[in-house]
Amino acid sequence: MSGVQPARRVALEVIRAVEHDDAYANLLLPQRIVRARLSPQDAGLATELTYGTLRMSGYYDRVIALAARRPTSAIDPALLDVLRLASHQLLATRVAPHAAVDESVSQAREVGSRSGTGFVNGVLRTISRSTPEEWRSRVLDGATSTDDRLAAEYSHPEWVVRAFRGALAADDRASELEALLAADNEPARVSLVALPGLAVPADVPTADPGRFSPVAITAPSGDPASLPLVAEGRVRVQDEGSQLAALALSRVAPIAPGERWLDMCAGPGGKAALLAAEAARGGATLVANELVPARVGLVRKALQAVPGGVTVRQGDATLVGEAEPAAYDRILLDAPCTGLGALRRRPEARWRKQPRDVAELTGLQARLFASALAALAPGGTLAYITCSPHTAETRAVVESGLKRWVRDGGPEMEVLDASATLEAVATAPLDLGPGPFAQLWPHRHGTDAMFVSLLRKPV
Ligand SMILES: C[S@@+](CC[C@H](N)C(=O)[O-])C[C@H]1O[C@@H](n2cnc3c(N)ncnc32)[C@H](O)[C@@H]1O
Repeated sequence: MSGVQPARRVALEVIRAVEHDDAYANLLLPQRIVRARLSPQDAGLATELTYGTLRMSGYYDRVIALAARRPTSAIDPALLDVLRLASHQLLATRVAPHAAVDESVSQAREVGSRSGTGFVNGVLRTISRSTPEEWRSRVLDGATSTDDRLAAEYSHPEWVVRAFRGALAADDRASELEALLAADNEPARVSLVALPGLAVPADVPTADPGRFSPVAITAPSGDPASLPLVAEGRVRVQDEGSQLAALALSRVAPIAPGERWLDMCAGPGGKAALLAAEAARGGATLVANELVPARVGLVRKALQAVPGGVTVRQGDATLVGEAEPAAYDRILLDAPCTGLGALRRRPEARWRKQPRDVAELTGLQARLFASALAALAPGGTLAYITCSPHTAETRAVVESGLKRWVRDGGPEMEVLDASATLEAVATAPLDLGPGPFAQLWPHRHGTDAMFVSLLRKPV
């Protein structure tokens, strides 16, 4: 084995598994870090290299194609992974260029042929002869349209750029597209939630409160899993946007003892844990439903610290409305979605999603929405939320779903002001766009781009 630095070795392993075995970097990388026994410093470097390379690979591919004078589709995929990782080091880190080139050539030798080694060496020497700014100008000079330029500069697929433009316009924020795209390339802050009744933010020493959520803690440095309260399940890792979305439902009105709550799509259980803790404090009960059996297990685990009053079950939530009409006082529909609002935390996700996924998901979202309305008791409230800002998955589902509901004989629903509810829940002004729907944004709030709508059934 060559002397490739362990952090680079781990980064390349994970990048290859993501590219060729459909692995998820956020799940695989921590395992590989433990297996390689990386020091905390090397673990930080491996994370930066892996996430940075995967996020920016669209941009790096354009640089590599220019330097190699051929499209990346004509490059051996194993060598392309090495070139992407090396490009990240050369263009976006302070790693010494000779170290980046030499170690990358060693990595190319391990994964490819002898001729491949020479090719990698040549391409990387070409890249290292120009500054990052010079490469940026060359790449942007080659852009064919405004959207292609944004796609290149911020390393997003062009269809995602267009989807974000539409979502921002619908929230009166058309001028913020570049800020949003840039925010997706920044590492996400790790937030914790102190489950109400089980912990308070002050229980975690040396930690700061969150920015907006009253139950949030900004994670102290180090591995959150090593905190005893996290091990006990009383404090959990959770984005502040997800916390606010769950609290929008639990705090939209005082809880009447005996209320029945339903989390229709609960896996892996983050919001269910927060809802369950809120329900327990108000004397309500929660049913946490999930379709995928393996994820039902995760929901059970997430709820382990919460006292009784929670039922976890496996089932298809599109059937709930018919099976249990008018049964629940509060329903959370955290719909399966493209996840385009959480690209900061899932570095490869932007390249995996396709426009056809949107079409498939909106059909499912519409069926779940109709089922939720039917399962809602008179006077009950539904929170339809997504971790995507794509308007086809957010306001279009709600608006067309409400029309269909009334056309099919359902009573006119009251659309509550979700923005006002979130402002009332938050500890600092969120400065949300015009209601009634609320849209959180990575570049404004430092959260995932959660969409929240609240609908009340007449009594
Ligand atoms: C966005 S995730 C929910 C995240 C969860 N609320 C949390 O905070 O941890 C959507 C979930 O819906 C589940 N799902 C998909 N189709 C479903 C269906 N027909 N019925 C119930 N759950 C479904 C998926 O397996 C996935 O776990």
